[in-house]
Amino acid sequence: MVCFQIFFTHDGKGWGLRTLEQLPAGAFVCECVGEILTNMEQEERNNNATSRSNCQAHLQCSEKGLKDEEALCLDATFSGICFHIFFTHDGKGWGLRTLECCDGNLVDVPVTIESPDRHYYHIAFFTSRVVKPMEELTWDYRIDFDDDTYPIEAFKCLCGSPFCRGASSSKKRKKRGRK
Ligand SMILES: C[S@@+](CC[C@H](N)C(=O)[O-])C[C@H]1O[C@@H](n2cnc3c(N)ncnc32)[C@H](O)[C@@H]1O
Repeated sequence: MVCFQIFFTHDGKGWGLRTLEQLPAGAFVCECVGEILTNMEQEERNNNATSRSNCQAHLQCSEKGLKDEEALCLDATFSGICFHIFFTHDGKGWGLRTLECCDGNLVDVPVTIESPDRHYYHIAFFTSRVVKPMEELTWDYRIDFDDDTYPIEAFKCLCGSPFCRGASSSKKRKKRGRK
């Protein structure tokens, strides 16, 4: 079992999670567990200040044109195992299902359990490279920072990557009156 530590990041991203030991590339880190919501249910939850969530992950995000009942998301706000809620964001690319194009040191992998259908209800996190002891665990949230219609208001990304999508959209944020 991997030993983690929750710590307060030094660069303004709030709480983060780091590993106390070196992890090899491809190591299992944790599973993301929560309630399964449709996109509409997720949006309703996020429009409500008391249930607004930071601990959600999309399940079928790579498929286009899904019906609401097929476009599902895992939400660990009220129940679930939420180690992943401490993963901070670090990312430059899109469509991340490969290990090479991701800035973050974790990748999320949909896992089929019990049923061979195309709906994935389990997401597991694995390291995309060797992660050193005390290194922060980061994952590309795949937020479209330029999308005004995205149900969760995007934060100003402080990952510091020259390829960061969140930092480059700061002009648009100012236009919308966000800091
Ligand atoms: C899943 S939570 C991660 C835990 C969070 N840092 C905390 O203290 O609870 C996601 C939130 O962390 C912050 N965050 C994560 N990555 C960030 C980044 N690269 N730049 C700025 N804020 C970040 C944002 O406030 C974001 O909404």
